[in-house]
Amino acid sequence: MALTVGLRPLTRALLRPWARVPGAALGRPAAGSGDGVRCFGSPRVLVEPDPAAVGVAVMKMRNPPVNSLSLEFLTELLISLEKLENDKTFRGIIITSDCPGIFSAGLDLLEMYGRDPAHCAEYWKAVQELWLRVYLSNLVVIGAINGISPAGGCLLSLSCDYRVLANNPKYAIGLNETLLGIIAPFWFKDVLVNTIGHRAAERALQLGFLFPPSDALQVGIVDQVVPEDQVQSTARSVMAQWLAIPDHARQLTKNLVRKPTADRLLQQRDADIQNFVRFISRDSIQKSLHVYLEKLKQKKG
Ligand SMILES: CCC/C=C/C(=O)SCCNC(=O)CCNC(=O)[C@H](O)C(C)(C)COP(=O)([O-])OP(=O)([O-])OC[C@H]1O[C@@H](n2cnc3c(N)ncnc32)[C@H](O)[C@@H]1OP(=O)([O-])[O-]
Repeated sequence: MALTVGLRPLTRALLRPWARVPGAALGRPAAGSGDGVRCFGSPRVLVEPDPAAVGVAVMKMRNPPVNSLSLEFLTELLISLEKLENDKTFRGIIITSDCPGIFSAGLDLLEMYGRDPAHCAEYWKAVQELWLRVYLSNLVVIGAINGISPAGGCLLSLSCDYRVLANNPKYAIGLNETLLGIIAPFWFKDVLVNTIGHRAAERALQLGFLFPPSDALQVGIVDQVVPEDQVQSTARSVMAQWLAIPDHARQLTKNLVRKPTADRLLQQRDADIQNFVRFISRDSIQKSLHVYLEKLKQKKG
């Protein structure tokens, strides 16, 4: 049975594939920034030009307590990314977190638990859109991963061109969906396979590995592990290296490498949404999510 995806007007306008968001073309000078510095404010996404690097924006995620990717947060991220993509003064973005110790806890479980199919469909479309936008961005995207980064947080990291992880034993990164009793969709899996190879991904996905920093570096799920206080400066140095390449050559090459993976989803977005809604609506899956959410609560004591 075909699923009708009912979207709210804002999300509908925003989430048309590659739609341009009306009025989102240019950042305005931040209030009080008399020097004309561009800042794209939104409650959960702070975007400001890197004062030390021309053409580079730093995007800080601040959706406390854990930067879970709720529909509202995804929408704000998408709007900010759209603005940056359209603003020719920017050539690169550093994505990082403003929530201490947490890069992103991944998809917001409350957007998938106890929700009706139309909501789940709208949510999944936004998740797809975020991935496509980051993965295929014309900008250089560097992840400055300053906290734990499971599941959807890992996908966001994997979609960057380069990942710098803080060397803190409390942090870990990976696609841990099986630990929740759910399954990483094929495009999450594809990006992991592309990054760490088939055999390592096969183990990591089935066992729901969350790699601590040294293992993350060894398996290649991140490109560099540095002391926590050097994450931002390292991301900036790496950015300079990437920006030394002419944009057109780098962008076309990125597209060449990434397009086949993105196309697999683009060719079946609606079917993927329907699959997700069918899957997440199953009683057994809702039960697993319930158990996992209870565990998170109990852990808090
Ligand atoms: C098929 C689809 C593919 C799925 C992909 C995914 O990404 S699935 C996602 C896979 N993600 C995971 O498996 C990560 C699950 N999360 C964690 O393991 C831990 O929260 C932590 C290690 C990120 C932070 O530990 P910490 O001790 O610093 O913090 P804390 O644990 O005390 O949490 C604070 C509050 O946030 C809440 N909350 C947390 N996460 C989520 C969430 N994703 N969503 C919603 N809410 C979430 C938590 O319940 C609590 O709420 P309360 O009681 O205040 O109302």
